[in-house]
Amino acid sequence: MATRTRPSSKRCAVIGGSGFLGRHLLERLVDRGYTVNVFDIRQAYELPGVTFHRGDLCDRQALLVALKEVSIVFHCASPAPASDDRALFQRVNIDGTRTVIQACHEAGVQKLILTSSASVVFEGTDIKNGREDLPYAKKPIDYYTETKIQQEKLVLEACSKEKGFLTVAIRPHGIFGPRDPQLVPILIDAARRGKMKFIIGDGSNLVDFTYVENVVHGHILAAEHLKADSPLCGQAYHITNDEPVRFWDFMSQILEGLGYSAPRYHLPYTLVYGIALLLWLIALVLRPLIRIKPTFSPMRVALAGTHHYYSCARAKKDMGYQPLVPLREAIVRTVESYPHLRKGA
Ligand SMILES: NC(=O)C1=CN([C@@H]2O[C@H](COP(=O)(O)OP(=O)(O)OC[C@H]3O[C@@H](n4cnc5c(N)ncnc54)[C@H](OP(=O)(O)O)[C@@H]3O)[C@@H](O)[C@H]2O)C=CC1
Ligand SMILES: CC(C)=CCC[C@@H](C)[C@H]1CC[C@H]2C3=C(CC[C@]12C)[C@@]1(C)CCC(=O)C[C@@H]1CC3
Repeated sequence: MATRTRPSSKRCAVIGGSGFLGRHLLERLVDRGYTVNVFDIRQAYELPGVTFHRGDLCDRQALLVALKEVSIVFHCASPAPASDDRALFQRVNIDGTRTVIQACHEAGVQKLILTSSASVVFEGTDIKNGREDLPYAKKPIDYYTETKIQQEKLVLEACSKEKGFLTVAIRPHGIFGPRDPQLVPILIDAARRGKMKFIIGDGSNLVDFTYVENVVHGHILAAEHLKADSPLCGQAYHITNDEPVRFWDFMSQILEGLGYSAPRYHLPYTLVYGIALLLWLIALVLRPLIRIKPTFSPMRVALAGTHHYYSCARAKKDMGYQPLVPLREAIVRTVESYPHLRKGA
């Protein structure tokens, strides 16, 4: 077992720090004077003031080295939702999170901030201004969400004022911004393949998209407000841009900003969902022979065709959260950060 040394309150670790959110988070932490250890399965870059530890978060011994003298741990590692690999999600998000909690105890970490997801309450049907007291999804839309639910429960249940180990979960929704490998690249790939001509449903469904810097702000506020006498202990908090937007208007603004046409023709939601379900079943049956990944998974169709936006009232009340970057400005910054995805580039 590692020897416990007194952790410094300005020394933290970011598990998943090579990823999209993790890297933005640690850049902001460094600006704010924190000393940061990164723990990730891959090292994507080098940064002054940051120490990298490469390893799998399921490996407790490797984690213990990165958590030495650390007082705050941000856990924002997960396999990508698109991987759709049940065993991997179970191993990393559930078993791995247990290992993270155990390693935090052994290393004397005082605070654990988990990046959860607002999707833990989403079952593929409308959610309007959802609060944190909505029940967890009984039928989660995919394995990723199923394991994010278990992960959040594990972290919140581990909160113990008696043991001096405090936990909180941040539930962002639809994170976007510079260097995001998912939202804009998936969208532009679909446009380049001529698949962005149609709007699923009547196009009026409202969704939260959250600029990455606002998500980072929510995490840091949570870490700094998490104290034994604060209401944050063992709680989950929605962090969004607090400006629900029509899903298809948001997509159109990104597309047009990068020189592509916005979708114009409407298709009935139930028809597209039915086709997506059929394709998914065919892919499942053929899996032993060939691996097909349809662009239109039932999960993606549900995300594109239903209302799903969440209230941030709890985060505003308990930690004074307000988004720092409004949606319009966030879209401009994001579009400018992808010159290589511009039409004709
Ligand atoms: N992006 C979004 O819209 C949303 C994200 N979230 C949550 O936010 C968090 C961060 O997401 P995001 O930044 O987009 O994801 P990324 O995939 O960009 O970052 C996750 C990082 O964790 C690493 N990782 C994966 N498995 C392990 C492991 N076993 N041990 C150590 N490191 C590992 C990944 O490496 P590799 O790339 O090699 O797998 C990657 O570097 C996740 O928990 C996600 O569930 C919640 C809501 C919305
Ligand atoms: C709000 C939220 C949770 C967003 C998360 C990001 C992704 C799930 C979306 C990013 C690009 C989106 C997209 C589609 C579905 C949802 C995304 C993958 C489509 C596949 C929906 C059907 C289409 O017509 C094409 C879309 C491409 C972009």
